This record gives sequence, C-alpha cells and structure tokens, in this order.
Amino acid sequence: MVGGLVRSVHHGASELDPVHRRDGIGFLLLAAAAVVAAAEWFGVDAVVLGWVHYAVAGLLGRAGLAVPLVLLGLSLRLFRRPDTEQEGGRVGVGLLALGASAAALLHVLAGFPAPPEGAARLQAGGGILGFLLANPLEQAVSVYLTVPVLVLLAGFGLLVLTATPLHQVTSRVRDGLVWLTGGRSHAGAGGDGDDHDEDDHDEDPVETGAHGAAVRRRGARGRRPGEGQVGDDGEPLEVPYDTAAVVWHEGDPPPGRGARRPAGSSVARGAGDGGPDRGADGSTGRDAAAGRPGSRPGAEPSATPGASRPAGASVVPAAAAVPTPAAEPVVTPMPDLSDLPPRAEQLTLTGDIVYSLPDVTQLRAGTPHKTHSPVNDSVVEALTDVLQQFQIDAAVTGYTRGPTVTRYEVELGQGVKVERVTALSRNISYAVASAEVRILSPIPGKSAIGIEIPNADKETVCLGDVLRSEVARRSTHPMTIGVGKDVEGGYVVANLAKMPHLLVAGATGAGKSSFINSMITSVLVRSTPDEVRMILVDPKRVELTAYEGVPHLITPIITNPKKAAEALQWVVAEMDHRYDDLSAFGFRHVDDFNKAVRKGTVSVPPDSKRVLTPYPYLLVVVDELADLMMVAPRDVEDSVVRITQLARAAGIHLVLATQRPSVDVVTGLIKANVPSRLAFATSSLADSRVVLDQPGAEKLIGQGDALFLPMGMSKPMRVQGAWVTETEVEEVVAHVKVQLQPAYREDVTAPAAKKQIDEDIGDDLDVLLQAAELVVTTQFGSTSMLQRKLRVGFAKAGRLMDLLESREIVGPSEGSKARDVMVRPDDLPEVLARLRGDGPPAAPSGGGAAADAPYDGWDDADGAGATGGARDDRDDDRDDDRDDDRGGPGPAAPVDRYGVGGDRALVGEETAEGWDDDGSSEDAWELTGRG
Ligand SMILES: Nc1ncnc2c1ncn2[C@@H]1O[C@H](COP(=O)(O)OP(=O)(O)OP(=O)(O)O)[C@@H](O)[C@H]1O
Repeated sequence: MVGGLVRSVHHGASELDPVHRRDGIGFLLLAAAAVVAAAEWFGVDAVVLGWVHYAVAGLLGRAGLAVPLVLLGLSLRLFRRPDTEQEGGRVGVGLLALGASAAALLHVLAGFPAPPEGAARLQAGGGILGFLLANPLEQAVSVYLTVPVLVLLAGFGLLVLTATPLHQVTSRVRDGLVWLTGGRSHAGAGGDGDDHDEDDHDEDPVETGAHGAAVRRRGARGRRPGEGQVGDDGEPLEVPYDTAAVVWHEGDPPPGRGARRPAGSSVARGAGDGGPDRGADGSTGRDAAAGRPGSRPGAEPSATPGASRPAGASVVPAAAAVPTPAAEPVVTPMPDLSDLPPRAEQLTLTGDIVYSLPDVTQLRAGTPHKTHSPVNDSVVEALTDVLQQFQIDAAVTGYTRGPTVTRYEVELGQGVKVERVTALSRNISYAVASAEVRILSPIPGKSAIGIEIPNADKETVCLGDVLRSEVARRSTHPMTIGVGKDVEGGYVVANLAKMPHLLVAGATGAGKSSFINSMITSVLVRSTPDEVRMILVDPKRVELTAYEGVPHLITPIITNPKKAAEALQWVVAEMDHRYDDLSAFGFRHVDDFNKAVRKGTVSVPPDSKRVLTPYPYLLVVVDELADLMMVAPRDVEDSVVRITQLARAAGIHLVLATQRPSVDVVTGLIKANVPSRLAFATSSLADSRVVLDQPGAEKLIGQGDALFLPMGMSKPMRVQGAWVTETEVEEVVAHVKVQLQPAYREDVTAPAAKKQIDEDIGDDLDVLLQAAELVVTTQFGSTSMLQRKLRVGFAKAGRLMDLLESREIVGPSEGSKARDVMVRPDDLPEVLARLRGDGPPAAPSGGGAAADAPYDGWDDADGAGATGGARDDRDDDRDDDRDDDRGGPGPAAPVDRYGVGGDRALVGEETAEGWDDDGSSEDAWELTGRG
C-alpha cells in the first residue's frame, strides 16, 4: 500500500505543471532553511533538529551557520525567476567551491583539529569537509600556501556563483555601485564600454554560435534632460510616426518628440550613440567621451591633405568627422534603460487568465556600438588616395558607422561633377578590397555623396537590444517589431499594422528567415494572444517549427502549400466577416471597433445573444511564396491581392517572404498591393528591381544586411537585421506556451466548399479563364487570336468562344468579323469569379475602377466593401460609402463567426487603451497624405 501510494504521488508529481513543480521545490528549500536555522542559530531542542545539527555542523562546522541563508536565497531565486533551472549546475559548482573553501579556512583557524579530538572540536572548526580539504593541503604545500589557495578557491566560487568572468569584476562592482546609488553616479562616463568590447565579440552568434545568458546594464548614465517629462506630463507614449518604421538614436529626443523620419529627413542630427556626452556636433562630444586629445571638431578639410575644402559646403556634419588615424576604437555605452516603463508586465485575458509577457531583459545583449574603429581610418585613407589619384576635387568629410557598413561622406569641390565620383565605384571597390560598395548620391537630406563600405569588424545587432531600446519600449502597439539598426547605429522598429503588408526577399542565406524569426519573436515578446494572432506558412518545413504550439497561432503551422493556399482563402473569408461586422456596427477600422467594445459603447441588438469581443490583429506570415505560387498560382494571387487590397482596416496583415523575387512569383498584382518591402542581398540586379523597383539589393553583403522600404518612403534605408538565437526563441516560446494552449480554428485549412462550375466547362476552366481575360482586356473577340495566344487548336478555340458566348461575354458570331465583347475590362474580376463558380451573381460594378487595378469593383458585388479608383483613393471611397450607408448598428448584427478565443477578451485597462493613443491607422494615412 505504501509503495503504491509513493508511486502514485511520484507519478502525480511528474505530471505536475513545471511551474508548480518549481514552486514546490522553492517551498521545500524554504522549509529546509527554517529547520536548519532552528537547529544552527537558535539551538532549538528537538529530536529531528538534533540530527540536523549533527549533519550540518558535523559536515561543515561553523560554516553551517550560513546554510539557512543559502537555502533561503535559493528558494527566493526559484520563486522570482523560475526559468533559471538550467543555471542550477553553475550555482551548484559555485556553492560547492565557496562552501568547501570556507569550511577549510575555518578548519585552519581552529588549528587543524583531528577527528580523534572529538566531534565537538571538529564542529567548532570546519567540520569533516574542512578537515578533508585542509589537512591534505597543509601536508602537501605547507600551512603558508594553504590559506592563499583556499582564498583563491573561494574567489573562484564567488565568481562562478555570480556568473562574473574575471575581466568584468571591475565593471560589475561599478554597476553595483551605480545600482546602490540609484543609477546616478555614472553620468558622463562615456567611454566605459571598452573593457567589455573585445570579449563580447566572442559571443558573436555568427562566429561561435555561443549564447550569452546574463544581461548586463552597461555604462549606466543619468537621464537625458527632458526625458522624464514624457511620461510625467501625460503625453501619449505611443509614437505618432508617419511611416511604418521609426529610427531612433541614443541622444535623439525621446521618440514621439521629433523622432526622425527614416530617410529623406531634412533634420541632420549627429550620428551614432553618442549618449549624454554628445553636443550638437557629434564628433566633438564623441571625441571628448573617448578622452582623445587633439581631436578635431567638425569636418576639417585638413583631414584629407591635398584636397581643397569644398566651396559652399555649409552642411553641419552629421557624420563623425574624420578622426585622427590610429585612434582607439570608440565604443558608445549601452543606454540605461532602468527608468523606462516596461511594456505591461501582466495582462489579464478574459477568463481570468493572467498572462505575463516574456521578460525582454532575458534576451541577450549585443556588443556596444562602435562609432569609430581603426578599420574606418584605413578606409578613409584608401578613399582619399583614390580621389587624389584621379585628381578629383573632393574630400572625405566624415562617416557614420553602422553595425555592418560604414557610410563615408564625400563632399565635392565647386564645379565637380557627381558622376566623377560615382564612376569610380570599381576603383573604390578595388582600393578597399570589397565588392559590395554602394554609392548613394546624394545621401538623402544632405549635400554629400555617400559611399557605403562593409566593416571588416562587423557587430551583431541583437534583437534584445532593439526591443529594449527606448523607441521600442515607448511603443505600446502590439504589432511593433524590432527590425535592427540603421547605418548610423540607430535602432529601427516598425509597426506591421502600418506597413500594412510586407514583402521580404533575398537570396538564400541572406537573412530572411532570421528576420522572420526576429519578427515573430518580437510579437511573442510584446503581445498577448488576444492582441495578435498568427498564421504561419512554412513550406520549407524547418524554419518556423520552433513556434509550433504557441497560443498566438490560429492553426498549426502550415507546411503543405495546397493547405496554405486554402488558408489564404480562409483569411479572405475572415476579412469579409470582419468587414460585415464593422459595417453592421458602423466602424471603419477594427481599432475603432475594438476601442468601442472595450469601452462597452457598442451593443448588440436586443434579440442577439452575441458577446462582443475585440478582434485581434491577424498576422499571416508566408515563408516561401514561391512554393505556394507553384501549386496554385491563380488562387494564391487572387487571395493575396484581395487581402492586401482590403485587409488593412480589418486588422489583417501579410508578410510574404521569397528567395525567388522573379516576376512569376512576385507578380505585378502582388507587388502593386504589397507596399512595404524589405530586400536582403539578392543574387542579381533584376531581382533587386523586382523587390525595390531600383537597384541596390544586389550590393548588400548578406547575413541580415538589408534595404528597408516601408510604405510612404521614397528611398530605402539600409538596416542590419536583428539577430535572435535559437535558444532565445526556445526560451520565449517556452514562456508563452506554458501559460496558454493555442485555440486552433478547425476550418482554416479545411478545403473550401466545392465550387459550382458549370458542367459543360469541364476541364477547360483554366484555359477558359485565360480566354475570357484575353478577350475582355483586349476587347477583341477573335477566335484566331485565342488560337495564337493560348496555343490551342481551331476546334478548341471555337469551343472556348462558344462558351464565352453562352456566358454573355462575347456576342454571337458575325462570320469572319471579330465578335462584340459584352463585358468591360472593369468588370473582368467579377466575370472571372463567376466562371470559376465562386463569384456572386452578375451585377453591375461600381464605375470608376482604373484599368490598372482590375480587382477594384469586385467588392461592390459581394458587398464586402465598396472600392473604386486607384489604390490610394480606395480608402476614401470606402469610407464615404460607409458613412452614407451605415450610420449605426445594423438591424441584424452578424453572428460571432470569429471564434478565435471568442470566449476570452482583453480586460486590462492599460492595454485596452494603450495603442489607441497613437491614433488608429487612419491617422497614419492622414499623415502620409493617403487618408
Ligand atoms: N541579422 C543577422 N545578424 C547576424 N547574422 C545573420 C543575420 N541574419 C542572418 N545571419 C546569418 O546568415 C545565415 C543565414 O541566414 P538565414 O537562414 O536567415 O537566411 P535565409 O535568407 O533565410 O536563407 P534561406 O532562404 O536558405 O532560408 C544565418 O545562419 C546567420 O549566420
């Protein structure tokens, strides 16, 4: 019976939720601490306590007095950070080394008592352990060396226990002092990061795959002037940025107060993370921070001997001035983040589920940003040489160093043609021994030519740093993700909801999957499943498996391309449902709807039993679009186009990635409707043109180096994508998975209802669709044209023409003349849908659809939303229609077809209101002039 009982308890314990198990261990340790304290500190008289005393004091002697404290510390640690199980080994080794050396030292102090002298003598020293360690040591190396050896062992134990490598002891002590003095004692210590620098490089994932666990706050410094007021004076914390991406540099005003526009900005601020030491002239402050004597402020022509100062160049040098050669690398301190508000730590989901977001400080920290290194000096020299050799009156006046590339700025003398420098691109490549030289003329917002050259000493941009940056922490929008760092070392974050759809392209190994990992991890770290749901499509089957089972998923990760195509159709249906809902309740955007639902200002008709819940954003990620386009090109294109044209207001956003950015994958229609682009290194100039409509991506250096062109920007900005290790992803996934099960929707990948295709079309549907498209777009009903263009025989072309006639697409035969075409190009989408059997009955479309946007007008027919005109006008039109027709809640509120976690909703006030402050996306459209 006892055996059975023990077995069942053991079985039950192993089935316990790991969180409870760890808590259980914590309580056990706490109880043990109390017992040992009673025995050792207070000498309480009881049988069991006597045994405990014999065990503890017998083993450790006086060192046993510390055991209650150690046990208490361990238990508190388990309670506070239950996810540190894997560090148990380290803590164990540290404690053993520390405990053993302490016991041995006590044994030495007690005068090396031997066991025959009695247990009491041993207990008054270091116990059995002290005897076993100190006595042999004394015999081996004499008493004079025993003590130093034991002290060293204790020091080693302490370092292991606190996870402090020896070289970081000083900075840890300093950080400790900063912590003790409230984080103020360190202001102005600009160049402190140096001692971390070289060693942190060893943790570079690209080189070693190593993964640093502890997050250190480095170079802590005082708060910037004015920074504290942002939260205090009640200004909205969300950044009202007018493009999807925000760049922010340390030293910039707090985001939201003049955060810079990514490119083309006329504001030229100093570059790099100068921190508090930087004045208006970035170089002066930086040089001062580094304590370098004799550095020149500003851009001095004498930096390039022989080149005359460009006349009329009155540009405030935003870039670092050309520094004195052989100067020390300049490392900027990591920002102090201690006084930034964290993203809501605990969120309550409906059903009283308390959900805690993963701790962003657990993500590893990267190397501090260098604004200058000796490598840059040699490149400046090489560039200057080239300019001199070709006798061009131009000078390298400065540079801004990013994590992977540095942009050198060249100013021209009067009357010097820009082409003289740009024509030298091959010579420059040769001089700096790098094929990936990209020339920008001009640098947006500056009268200077930019020459971007890869750094020989690259830095890794860690997602943790980007998400911990001020700009990311102040954005409460759940769809804000960390992108990386720009070429000036500023953090780049982007709001996926404002993209509103993103195309990610790049050759194999260029960094797409890493970006997608960073993106998904950002979402998991920043948003609850009630805020963002995801559909992940991974035809490659390996890239996204780590996310299987996270509660943000709406359906298991889809690996089958056919199923993926069906899922896209489900998304279209979902979008339509959301539109129905929005229109029935009289809202234009899910943000408005959600806000009203949270405030409780929207009510269902009295006879409806529906419980309104906010709609989560729906993020659909396709990791290889080419695989989908191979199995069902038309269906996928149709769905993508439909989603991208309409889904913004419904809170549905697509991210499409492909390594084959050729026109058969990224078709004109898809491209026209996915306005934001992220191009990693492409294998050809043609691919770069497909993605960005301009060259440049073929010059990227791979491994996360990218050109980012969010909607509304004319020039792409160069960013180094953020890196997140597999271990970090695993930790984040484990954190979210342990809290909540995913609530999968069954119907996402269920095959769509069988379409009603006319029997007499039979197997000819595809070719009939092509024939209809051809005839309608050309407005030319000729059988021989069909023969030629579709490469079909006469009989087949004739039959197609008859079918078209029977569907009233062309008129009757008129002998040798071409037939009349009865359908206008505007109505083509609707006609094609009807032929396919999934369209609504024929209905006249709303006019005004431009011929280059053939899918506009489709929605008039199915009532999902009226669109018309070119893409930029569409919102206006739709809004107008809404305003006219839908003044308030419609009579028949639709049933709750959106069942995703339909029984749960957000109730947390802080989240409920959080991201609305920045204005719904409608504001963004106004700001970009698209509203
Ligand atoms: N942001 C980054 N920072 C540092 N290294 C990176 C970054 N992104 C990618 N890399 C490096 O490049 C390698 C390939 O990246 P990744 O797997 O993302 O390429 P990909 O474009 O997805 O390739 P594929 O199409 O074959 O999947 C990574 O293993 C990593 O070493």
